[in-house]
Amino acid sequence: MIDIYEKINELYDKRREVELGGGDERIEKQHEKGKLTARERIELLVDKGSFVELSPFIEHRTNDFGLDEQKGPGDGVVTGYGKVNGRPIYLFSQDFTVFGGALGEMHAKKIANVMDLAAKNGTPFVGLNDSGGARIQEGVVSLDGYGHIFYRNAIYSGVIPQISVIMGPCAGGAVYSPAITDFVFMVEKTSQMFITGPKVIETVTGEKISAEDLGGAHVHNSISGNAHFEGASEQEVLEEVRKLLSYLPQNNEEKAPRLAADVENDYRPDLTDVIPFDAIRPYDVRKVIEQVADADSFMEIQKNFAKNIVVGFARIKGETVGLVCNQPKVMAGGLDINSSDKAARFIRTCDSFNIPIITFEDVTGFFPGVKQEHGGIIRHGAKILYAYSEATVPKLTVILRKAYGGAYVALNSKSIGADLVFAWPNAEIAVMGPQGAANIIFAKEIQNSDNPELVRQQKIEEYREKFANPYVAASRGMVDDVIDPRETRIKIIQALEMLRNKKESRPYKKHGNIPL
Ligand SMILES: CCC(=O)SCCNC(=O)CCNC(=O)[C@H](O)C(C)(C)COP(=O)(O)OP(=O)(O)OC[C@H]1O[C@@H](n2cnc3c(N)ncnc32)[C@H](O)[C@@H]1OP(=O)(O)O
Repeated sequence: MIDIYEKINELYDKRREVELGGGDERIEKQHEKGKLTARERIELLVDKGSFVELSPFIEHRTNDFGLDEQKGPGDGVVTGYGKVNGRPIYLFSQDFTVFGGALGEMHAKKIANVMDLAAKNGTPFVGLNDSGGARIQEGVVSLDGYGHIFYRNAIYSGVIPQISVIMGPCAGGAVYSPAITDFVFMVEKTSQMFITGPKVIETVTGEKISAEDLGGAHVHNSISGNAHFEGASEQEVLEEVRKLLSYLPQNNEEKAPRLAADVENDYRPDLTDVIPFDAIRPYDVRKVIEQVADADSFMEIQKNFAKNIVVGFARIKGETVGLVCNQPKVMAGGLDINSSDKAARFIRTCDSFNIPIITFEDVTGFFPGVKQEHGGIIRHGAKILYAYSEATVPKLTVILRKAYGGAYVALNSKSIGADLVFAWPNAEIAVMGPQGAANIIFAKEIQNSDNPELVRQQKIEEYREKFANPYVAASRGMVDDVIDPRETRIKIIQALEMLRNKKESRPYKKHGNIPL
């Protein structure tokens, strides 16, 4: 007679079969490529023993092109929930050993289901992507499946943090899900993203390129800006995902977790040595961040893309903050198309998830040039203005040195909603640098003088005296205080505390229309 124990044994047999995915041979092939399996990745991502699988017995229901004779355990994707640093997340992990992780109708349904659960429970969502794209045998239903995922990526954007990890191929329309998510991680040498692969490109345009050179981790982290992080191994990348989650709240109605505040002295005497007094000499703004943020707390985002601006999360007295900083060591810290996009996107990410934004400003202006103008710097630069203006989280600016022209306005000036603006005593806040200004407004005087060079220098000094300091702006309330650089961390800690319960609302609208 059949009893319950027999049924339980049958259940475990079935589970084992599902857990084997595409079988030992394909698992070996996956390992040979330097890739882990879907389940090995989950083990690395979540806290030990916390993963709970959902819908393991789902199978496809397609009979075309021989699929009726092929089983696909779990339909090529493992879904469920687990914990990271003790906090819940929902996830999917595509199983390349089953139909190359290709996405069919039921595969998509599993992913959409965990996305809905993540949104309903106000919980971050992480997708581990390793897939040949739309399952070719299933035709349009697989395309429809992508649509259901993209739709959820879009409507849950700004509600729960969404993270994509690319751990293998990600081709065709499939790339649009990661593109909508908040953060994209890639693994060097084993992950690629592209709309059309090398073969199609060669056929259509005649260009020859390898998959890695077309859409590898390095390309998307340094050239296209489609990815935010890259790592040398899957282990390293998944550890970084865990770290990133520690800076984020679970959803848009919560604040990020606060770590215990340290008791260190917040006075920073070394800050006077970090920035050259000579306004045209470069320096690395990360050195300012090192001094102001809690020790080793800075997690830079898009480190290798648009290096003229540095953005990332850090902690100040244990509180997560978003940092937006000009980088004078690259392009003199000027803003161009890519840095505008990078900054605006990050500002909106912080605002979505209640993370205060701190801006360290040392900017010569928007970058001049035909390429920039024709590339749409007006539209792209406007994104920064728009993003700061719409953000309602606490917003602080520290003017470290130069703040010129439109870039001064755009980088969280008081006029576009900064809660507090501090300036160091060496700050120069002006329409443009003294050289440029003197050459324009005193052009005739310089030209007509007996010693044009001497007069030019005198006029430059005159302009510098009058406007290239923080006190004119401070006298009109555009700068709240001129501060001792060594007290920068103290001033920021006090400001964050003062703004902790900040509430700001905006006029009702369906949504804004940010220039894209
Ligand atoms: C939303 C619109 C879209 O997604 S359009 C994009 C459609 N997809 C593509 O054009 C990619 C097709 N696949 C490939 O080019 C290669 O399989 C890639 C992904 C580069 C991986 O190559 P490689 O590592 O050598 O593996 P492989 O070719 O041996 O594939 C492993 C098994 O997976 C299968 N597979 C792969 N892709 C699909 C797919 N899209 N639909 C159905 N099955 C797919 C392969 O047939 C192969 O199966 P098997 O192990 O031989 O049984």
